[in-house]
Amino acid sequence: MLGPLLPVLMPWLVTRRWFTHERGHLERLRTVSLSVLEEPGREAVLLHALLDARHEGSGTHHYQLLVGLRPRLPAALTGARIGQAESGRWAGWTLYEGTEDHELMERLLARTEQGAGGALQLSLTGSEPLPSGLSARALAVEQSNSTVVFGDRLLFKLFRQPEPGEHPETDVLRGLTRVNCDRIPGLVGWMHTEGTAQESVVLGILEEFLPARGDGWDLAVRQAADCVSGSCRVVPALDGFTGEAQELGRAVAELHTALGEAFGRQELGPTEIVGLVDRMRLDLRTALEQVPELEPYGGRLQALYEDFGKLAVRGRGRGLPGQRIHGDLHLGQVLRTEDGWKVIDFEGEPSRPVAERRLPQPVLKDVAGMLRSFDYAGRQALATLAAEEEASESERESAEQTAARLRRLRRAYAWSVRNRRAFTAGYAAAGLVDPHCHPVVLRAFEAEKAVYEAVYESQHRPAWLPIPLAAVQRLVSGR
Ligand SMILES: Nc1ncnc2c1ncn2[C@@H]1O[C@H](COP(=O)(O)OP(=O)(O)O)[C@@H](O)[C@H]1O
Ligand SMILES: O=P(O)(O)O[C@H]1O[C@H](CO)[C@@H](O[C@H]2O[C@H](CO)[C@@H](O)[C@H](O)[C@H]2O)[C@H](O)[C@H]1O
Repeated sequence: MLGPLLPVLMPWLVTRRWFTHERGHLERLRTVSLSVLEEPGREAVLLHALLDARHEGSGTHHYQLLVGLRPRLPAALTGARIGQAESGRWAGWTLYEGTEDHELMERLLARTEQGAGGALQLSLTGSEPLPSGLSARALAVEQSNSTVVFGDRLLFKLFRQPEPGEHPETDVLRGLTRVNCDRIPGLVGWMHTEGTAQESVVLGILEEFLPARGDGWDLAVRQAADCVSGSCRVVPALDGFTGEAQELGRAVAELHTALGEAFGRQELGPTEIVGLVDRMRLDLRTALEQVPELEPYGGRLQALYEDFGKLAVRGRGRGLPGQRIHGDLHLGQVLRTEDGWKVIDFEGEPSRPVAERRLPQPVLKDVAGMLRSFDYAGRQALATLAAEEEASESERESAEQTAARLRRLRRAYAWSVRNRRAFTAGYAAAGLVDPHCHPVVLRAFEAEKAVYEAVYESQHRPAWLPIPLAAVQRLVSGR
């Protein structure tokens, strides 16, 4: 049934943010499963599809699609258009991104809750029914998955590259709920295919929607921009965001304590440490092939990783503690609510195999992720201001303009440094590890994250590539 639609879906799929680009081009799409949700008397049809995408000469990826079909597309859905079916049962109908259609999403939630979703099932954590009559809206944010909010009460996140077996995010949220961690949204349920826990595929999670002042990224960039464009020559030691950054450090430390309680802690022995360093080296090798701009730093990056490995193996008597961590922590993964900072998105690094994401790791990996994010926020603030300036300035920069530009550069750097320090201090005050005491470990993980970011930016936002590259340069030169 999906066959005639695949040629329409293929060119659209490769332009999705959540599509993984391989070296070989996308050769073939294969339907793994298809569910059709339609209702008598209603024109719109929802197709749920699991597809295998085969790339010429390299890997296969699994994708989940929610495709809407209508004979005529209403104006409100024009932006969601995928294309027109040429043949088959829906010849002449328009295909579009199904998560954008509130009617279809409301229908999906209601049908699966009633057990009428066919192969699509919804398991709820509690015994209470879901609140009824909630209207759906898709979240228009750049992300690895797709999110639909129901009445500002519930949030449904659809995993775009689902795999069979328990999903790391349901697993983590359940564990954290068990130990009463209040730094996370409550897990309400999860949508999955039929079969045992090992066979079935978790398609998405339903969680509590957290009303927030904003996410850490937006708040930090806004505040950094205010600070960078401010008129003061000396940046005050305590200002706008540092209090928030310190609180954030505390929140992440509490999260780590709860993760340790829920999933246990263990000392990483030489075998695990060697395994960790080998993975870092392997990723670096792949990154060097994908991002030629990293090439001049390859040897020195490897040396940073090896320094960490040697130190960790030597110091095993004192122990390198490992535990379940967040795995992809950055300012966009934290929300500032009335009850303080909450942490979201426990999927781990989506590009890693699920089994690897479950391995115990040093908590400093998460700390390094957040430190990188403060660097990003300072630079993004600078870029925003520079773009505004460029739009209003003449071609040649005057001496005064040069001085102003350098002043902004210094301020942006100072903003990042101050907030990195505040975050680390907050973490040290509430955590089991004081990051100040582990500079070699922290530097290696920051470098690893910056390499990951360089690959990410080169694939998704090439204009941002200078941010991680500058960090790599700074880290390898010991600054
Ligand atoms: N529980 C929640 N409450 C409110 N907003 C949320 C919640 N979870 C996620 N969000 C919003 O959705 C966005 C994407 O969520 P996230 O889990 O990071 O998705 P992805 O895995 O695709 O990166 C976040 O940046 C945040 O703005
Ligand atoms: O989609 P995810 O949230 O799972 O994470 C991916 O995308 C992030 C960007 O949206 C990317 O984060 C990088 O950019 C952020 C600013 O946009 C910055 O705060 C982070 O520090 C930086 O790593 C993340 O790496 C990627 O996995």
